Amino acid sequence: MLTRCTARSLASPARLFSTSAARHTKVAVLGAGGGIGQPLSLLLKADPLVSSLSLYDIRGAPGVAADVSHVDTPSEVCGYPADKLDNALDGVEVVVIPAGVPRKPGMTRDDLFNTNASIVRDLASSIGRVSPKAHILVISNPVNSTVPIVASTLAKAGVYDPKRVFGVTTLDVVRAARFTASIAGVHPNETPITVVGGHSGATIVPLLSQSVHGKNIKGEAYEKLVYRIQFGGDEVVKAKDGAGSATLSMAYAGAKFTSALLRALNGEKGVITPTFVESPLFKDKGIDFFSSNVELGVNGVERIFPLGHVSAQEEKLLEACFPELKKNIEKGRAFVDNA
Ligand SMILES: NC(=O)C1=CN([C@@H]2O[C@H](COP(=O)(O)OP(=O)(O)OC[C@H]3O[C@@H](n4cnc5c(N)ncnc54)[C@H](O)[C@@H]3O)[C@@H](O)[C@H]2O)C=CC1
Ligand SMILES: O=C([O-])CC(=O)C(=O)O
Repeated sequence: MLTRCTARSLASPARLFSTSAARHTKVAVLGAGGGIGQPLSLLLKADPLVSSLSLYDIRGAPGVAADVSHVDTPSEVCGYPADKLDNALDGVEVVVIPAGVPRKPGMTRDDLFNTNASIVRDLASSIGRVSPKAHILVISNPVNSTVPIVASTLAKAGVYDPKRVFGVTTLDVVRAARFTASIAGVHPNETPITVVGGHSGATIVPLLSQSVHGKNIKGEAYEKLVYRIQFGGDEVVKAKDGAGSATLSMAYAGAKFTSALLRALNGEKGVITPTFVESPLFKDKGIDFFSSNVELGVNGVERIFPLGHVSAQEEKLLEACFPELKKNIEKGRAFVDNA
């Protein structure tokens, strides 16, 4: 069953927003019925740069769409059931993917690979066929592997553009700012922290030495802060006690990154944020994907910034990050390349 909004959702953004000069965008959420997907869809409904929201899930997306569509912002919302993925992807410019299973206590993100790898591969394959120019924002874990899976799947189909595939690591950045601010006793806006590497445990490397407030945190407090940023996800998994992992803070982070990309696609300059992309920074170590500060632009990735000065402690964190990240990336690539 398709909701009645389909025809209107295909109307051009210019027709929907004829009074505004801004370029508005059709965005799809794949996995919209889930713990992240629902609040993320709500937050995207409130984003003024979204003209149309396409909500897809193998379960429950039409209901979520009907609910979210009543929010009094101008964007159109359509919900699509399991057999209508191609319709959901038609004409989309940005696709956000929170589809897949979350962790339970005792699991690592890599333990999700067996289930989520094929989900993400199949979704990427459909995106490559239906909307090959779409920007793809991957939330599904393990991000260190699912992003290479998307890249390899698109490459196989001959439509991969590294400027348009992003792993969403924004929750690490959000946590780092929040935790650092609470120690420093300041507003989180005053403690932006660049978090680099990947998105799991030791591969998450916060560059606290580059932060005005972060650099003053030393000794045991520093060790504890780094650990909390690296393992913040486990804190939530443990507290939810079998009911999943971070959903609300992730929806916030996912909407924050999507909004940054939409602003950049809309021509705003100087939009810079960490994200996990194909990166030249550590290719000499065999690491093809890495999160560092990236300037977003009208074509997606505009410029990848080097790490800048890092402390001796951060050097050590990077040394611990590299082998695990390399393994995760290779596992993702092999899943597609050796199939
Ligand atoms: N990147 C990050 O920082 C974070 C990533 N995550 C990851 O996000 C993913 C989703 O987490 P939750 O929303 O909590 O899980 P959830 O189980 O609540 O929701 C997942 C949704 O995906 C749907 N789904 C499954 N297969 C699908 C397919 N083939 N096509 C479309 N939809 C499909 C399910 O029906 C479900 O509604 C997990 O892999 C989790 O580990 C979670 C938090 C942070
Ligand atoms: O911990 C998890 O499994 C979910 C996640 O990626 C996070 O919260 O950072």
